[in-house]
Amino acid sequence: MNFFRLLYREAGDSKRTFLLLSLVPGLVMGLIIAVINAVTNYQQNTGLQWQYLGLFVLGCATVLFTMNRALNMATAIIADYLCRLRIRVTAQVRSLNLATVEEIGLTRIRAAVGRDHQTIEETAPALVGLIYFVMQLVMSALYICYLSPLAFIVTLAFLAGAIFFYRKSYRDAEELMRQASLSEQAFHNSFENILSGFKEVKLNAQRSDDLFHNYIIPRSEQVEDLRVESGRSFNYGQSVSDVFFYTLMGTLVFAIPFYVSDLSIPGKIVTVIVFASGAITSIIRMLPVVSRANLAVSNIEELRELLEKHSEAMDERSEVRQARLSKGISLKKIAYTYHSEDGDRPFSIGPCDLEIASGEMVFIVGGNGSGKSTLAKILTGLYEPDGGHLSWDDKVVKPENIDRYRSLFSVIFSDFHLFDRLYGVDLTDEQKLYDLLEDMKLDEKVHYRNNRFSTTNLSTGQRKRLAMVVALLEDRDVYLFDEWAADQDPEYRRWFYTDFLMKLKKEGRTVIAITHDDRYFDVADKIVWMEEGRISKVSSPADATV
Ligand SMILES: Nc1ncnc2c1ncn2[C@@H]1O[C@H](COP(=O)(O)OP(=O)(O)OP(=O)(O)O)[C@@H](O)[C@H]1O
Repeated sequence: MNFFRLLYREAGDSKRTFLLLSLVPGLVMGLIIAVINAVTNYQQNTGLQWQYLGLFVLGCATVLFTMNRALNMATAIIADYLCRLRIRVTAQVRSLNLATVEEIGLTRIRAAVGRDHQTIEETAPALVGLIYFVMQLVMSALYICYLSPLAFIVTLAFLAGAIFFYRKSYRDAEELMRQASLSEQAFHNSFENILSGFKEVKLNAQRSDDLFHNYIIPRSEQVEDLRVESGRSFNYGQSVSDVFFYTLMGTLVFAIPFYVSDLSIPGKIVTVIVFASGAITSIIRMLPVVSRANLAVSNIEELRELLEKHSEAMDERSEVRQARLSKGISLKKIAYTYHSEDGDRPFSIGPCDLEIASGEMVFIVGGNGSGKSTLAKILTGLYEPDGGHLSWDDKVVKPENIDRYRSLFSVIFSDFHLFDRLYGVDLTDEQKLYDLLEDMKLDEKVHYRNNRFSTTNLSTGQRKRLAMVVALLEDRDVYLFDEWAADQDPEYRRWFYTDFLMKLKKEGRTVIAITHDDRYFDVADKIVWMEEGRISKVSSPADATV
C-alpha cells in the first residue's frame, strides 16, 4: 500500500473534507497566476485594478487557510494512525503465540514500531505539500490550454515523455531502496550482536574483529552502495526530466509565437511555465521521500497483516479469570516440531504422554537438548502442539480457553525476563512482598518504591530470587522452574529443593522443575526422563539412576 492510499483510508469520515482541503490550494494558486498574468499584461494604464487585487487577496487567503487546514488534518490523521498502529501491533504481538514471534523475528517487529513508524511521521507533512504542487501543475496545464490549445498539446507531449523516462529510473531507484532496506535489516542484526553480546565481544578481540570487519563494515557499505545507486537512479530521472522541461520552455518561447495571433500569449505561457517549474522541481525532489514513505507503509502494513493472520483470539481481559487446578494436567500424544527455514531437519518432540496430578511434584530431567524446555513451553500453553492434546481437569485446551489455561502457571524460565514493576499483581498486602524479599535475602538490596523495584541490576542468582518473589506473589496453582537452582550457591540450592519446593507442595501447589541436580531427585514424586524429544521413562525417585 502506498502512503497516499493510506492517508485517504485513514481519513475515515473526513475523507471528503480532507480531499477538498488538499486540492483547493493548488487549484486556487493556478487561478492566482491567471490573475497575475491578467494584471501584468494589461495594455492600458487605467490605475489600480481593484477587482484583480480583490481576487488576488482572496486567492492568497484561501491558499493559506486551506493549506494550513490540510496540513493540520494530515498531521492529525497520521499521528492518530501511528498511535493506533503502535497499540494495535502491541496488542497483536501480545496475542501471538511464542512460535510465531520467534518465526517473525524481533528485529522486524522492532523496525516497524520504531524506524518505519518514524519515517512516516517525519515525511507526512512534506507529502501533503506534494498534493499541493501536483494541483498547481494541473492548474498550470489547464491555464496553458485556455491560452493556447497547441501549447497545451506540446506541454502534454513533453510531460508524457518526461514521465515515461522518469518512471523507469524511479522504479529502478525504488527497487534499490527496497534492497537497501533489507541490507539495513542485516546490518541491524549484526549491530544487535555487538550490543547484546557486548561482554563476549569485548573479551574476544578475534570475535570483535570478525563481527566488525566481516559483517558490520560490508553490510554498512552494502547499504551505502545501494543508497548511492538508488540516489543515482533518482538523479538520472530528475536530469532527464529537467532536459524535457527546459526543451519545453524553449519550444514554447521560440516556436509558439509563430503559431498564435495574440503576441501576448507566449509571455503569459512563459510566466506559467516559470511558475510551474517550482512545482515540478519540488515534486521531483520529493519523489525519493515518497518512495521511503511507501516502503515504510508497506513494511508496516505487511507486518500488520502477518500479525493479524497469526493473532490468537484473545479472551476479553475481564473474562480471563484465574484458573485453578483440582485434578491435574494431562498430555496425550503431544507432538511438536520447530519451524526450519534453512531446510535442516528441525527438532521434534513427541509423541508424549504424561499425567501430572494436582499437588504433585514432578522433575523433568535429561541431557542437554533433549527437549525439556520445549516440553515446558508446550505444557504451559506457549507452543501449540502439532498433534495430540493437552487438558486440565478433563477440559481440553483449545484456543477459546488457552489464556485461562495459561493462568494456572507461574513460570521462571532459564532465560526469564525480570520486570521492574509488579505488573498484574494485586499488592493489597505489601507486607507479603517485604517478607518474601527477606526470605530471599534481598531485603537489603532491593526495595519497592513508587510501584517499582529500586534496582534490577543484580547478580544472576539474585535476579532469579527476585523473579521467585514475583512468581510467589502471583499465587498460581502450578509452579514451573527451569533450572532455577543452577545459579544458586549450595546453601540456596539445598534450601530450594528441601525447604522451598516442599513448602509449595504442602500448600497444595503443583510443582514442575526442570533440573540436572540428581542429588535432590528424591524430593520429587515423579521423575520424567527426556531423551531426543521423547519421554523415555517416568519413574519414582526410588528407581532413579543417573
Ligand atoms: N526457537 C527454536 N527454534 C528452533 N529450534 C529450537 C528452538 N529452541 C530450541 N530448539 C531446539 O530444540 C532442541 C531442544 O531444546 P531444549 O531447549 O528444549 O532442550 P533442553 O533439554 O531444555 O536443553 P538444556 O538442558 O540444554 O536446557 C535443541 O536441539 C534446540 O536446538
